[in-house]
Amino acid sequence: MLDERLLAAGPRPLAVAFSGGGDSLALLLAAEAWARRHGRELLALTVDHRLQPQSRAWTEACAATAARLGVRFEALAWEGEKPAQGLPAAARAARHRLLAAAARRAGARVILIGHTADDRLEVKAMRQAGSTTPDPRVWSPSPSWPEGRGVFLLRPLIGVRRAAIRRWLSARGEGWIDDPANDDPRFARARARRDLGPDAAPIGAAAPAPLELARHCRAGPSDGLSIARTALRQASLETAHRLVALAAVCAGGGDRTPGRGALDRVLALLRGDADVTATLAGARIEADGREVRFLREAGETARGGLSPVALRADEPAVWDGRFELTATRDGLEARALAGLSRRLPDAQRRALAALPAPARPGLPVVVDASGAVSCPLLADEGGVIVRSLVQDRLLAAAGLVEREPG
Ligand SMILES: Nc1ncnc2c1ncn2[C@@H]1O[C@H](COP(=O)(O)OP(=O)(O)OP(=O)(O)O)[C@@H](O)[C@H]1O
Repeated sequence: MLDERLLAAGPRPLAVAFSGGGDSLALLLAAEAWARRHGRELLALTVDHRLQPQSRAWTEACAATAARLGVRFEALAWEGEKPAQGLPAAARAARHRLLAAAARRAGARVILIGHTADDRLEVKAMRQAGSTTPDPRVWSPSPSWPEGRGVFLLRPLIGVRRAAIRRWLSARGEGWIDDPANDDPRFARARARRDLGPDAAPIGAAAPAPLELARHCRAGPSDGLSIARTALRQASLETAHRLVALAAVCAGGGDRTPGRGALDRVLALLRGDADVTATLAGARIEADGREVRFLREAGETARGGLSPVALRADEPAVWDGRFELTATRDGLEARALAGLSRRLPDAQRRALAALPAPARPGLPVVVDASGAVSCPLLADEGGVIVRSLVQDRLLAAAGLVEREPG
């Protein structure tokens, strides 16, 4: 599986999410052997959730294991207040955020994760009982946005039962950490684990088919996505659903998938004949007879979207979940164009007029300390490099990036 998904050579390190438990220890051992064969560097990442008194000692044990294997190691910590409700989901989100940010800092594009066939069976049981815990897939984009942009998760052990992994480790004389939370019946996960028999049949096919229709989505002239309306009408309902949901989330820049009801309503309109203007997941969706366009809904400012972001020299920053901006000097701030277009230089105002009117207010501008406004999409001046993240995000979410990016 590592051969299939990873580049055999290259300067980027491979990250391994290493909790010190048996699954991720087996993963680290296997990855280390593979990386050594291919001359790839590994980076073991351990998250201390600061939820258990022993967690510091666990992190130290992880550091010692990495040192024994000659693997670079970084400890990460989930600091700050912990929620009283929904702790497992909050811990998962924090863990993915920390892992993705650390992987990116190191230049890694893939994080290996130690989920097993047992995890899939447990999640299946939990989902049948109403949980929204995501089903771990063999390969998926990092769920953390924007920290995980361009980062993928690979779960090489997803087809292997936990008992087999433990036997393999014991035969090698390896020991591992057992987190008592795994057996704590207050957590749905622990109950699912307890109820899972050793003979439960593993679940097949860990990956949904890639959403090929997303290849037909074009990036707009400055932002957003568009697709031929006939393509949406001719696709199966399931495919059209997936496409509209993903395109709306990517064009909207957020990380919440739209609710089923709202999605059904918009999709019914899009598959009909009349022109459409609708809002979904922070995106404005417009359709005429020919085309469906997904743009950022600039009216979302009222709900805290499109907030200003301070830029620091040479540190890429993401604004509104859609654009990565890299400034060459300090003291600049990225904001929405809405309300500022009159302050653009004349040449930029003229260039702006060529863009679709509904797209304009949600575009980024950069404001300097003197109050001067410039849109980096319209001019190279202003000392800011800008890159839209929307289309790459869609392709990754659609399952169309199937290997480690170069
Ligand atoms: N504290 C941690 N530090 C680093 N990696 C971790 C940590 N906890 C879990 N992981 C990674 O996630 C994998 C799955 O761990 P575990 O089963 O404990 O999490 P989970 O609760 O099933 O995760 P999820 O909620 O994402 O399904 C581990 O094998 C490891 O690769």
